[in-house]
Amino acid sequence: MSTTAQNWPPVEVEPPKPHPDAPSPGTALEQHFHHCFGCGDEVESGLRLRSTVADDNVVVTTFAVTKAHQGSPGIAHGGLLSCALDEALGATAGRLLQIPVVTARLETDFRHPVPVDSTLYIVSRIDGVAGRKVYVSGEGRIDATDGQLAIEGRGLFITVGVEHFLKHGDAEQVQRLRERYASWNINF
Ligand SMILES: CCCCC/C=C\C/C=C\C/C=C\C/C=C/CCCC(=O)SCCNC(=O)CCNC(=O)[C@H](O)C(C)(C)COP(=O)(O)OP(=O)(O)OC[C@H]1O[C@@H](n2cnc3c(N)ncnc32)[C@H](O)[C@@H]1OP(=O)(O)O
Repeated sequence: MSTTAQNWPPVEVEPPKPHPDAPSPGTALEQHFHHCFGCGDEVESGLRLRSTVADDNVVVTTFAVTKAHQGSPGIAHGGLLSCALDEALGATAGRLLQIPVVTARLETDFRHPVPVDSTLYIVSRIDGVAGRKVYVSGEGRIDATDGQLAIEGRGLFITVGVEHFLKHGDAEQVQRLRERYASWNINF
């Protein structure tokens, strides 16, 4: 356990209340955006992460590490591991609470190298909620959820409205996402 984790969450929080319409355990989460570098299937060089809801309000995200993800010979790049963590924690907050969130802060501890041709299993959970602030943490293990610990991380996600994406992003794509999210019952 890292020293920073001892102060986590850093503020007083309420326990998370998963949304009644949140996907149930065993559900494989759909990509939240087909052009997302983390999970999208339309990004040739994306990480193609896959997330599944597990028991006890936990989400398991897998990252199949290939040569395309190397930072040094045969070892995954740390920035991409952080990216995978960002996606995993964001999906956990967004889908268990069924709210649009963005990452405000992300912290990763790298505990063990992740080799090419392994699969990283990131197990994530919501640690607490304080108003718009959602605190999420996760740990990534090699080749199984009980494998060698490789990364640990924590993120602060902030609930935003659709206007955040309309103001800063591409309105046309946002509109298409709104249509998808309506069927997921996310207020977006
Ligand atoms: C197309 C995506 C659609 C997303 C839909 C989401 C969910 C839908 C369902 C499923 C989703 C599935 C997966 C989602 C996965 C996503 C993974 C990727 C996520 C990302 O990769 S997303 C891109 C990177 N991300 C950004 O692009 C954010 C840039 N940023 C900003 O846009 C603003 O910065 C913002 C909005 C964060 C806050 O701005 P703001 O004006 O609304 O609010 P404000 O500043 O007042 O902060 C409110 C309270 O948070 C505290 N606070 C803020 N920042 C802090 C920090 N860094 N450290 C400590 N505390 C902090 C303040 O201190 C205050 O605290 P207090 O209330 O106590 O005063």
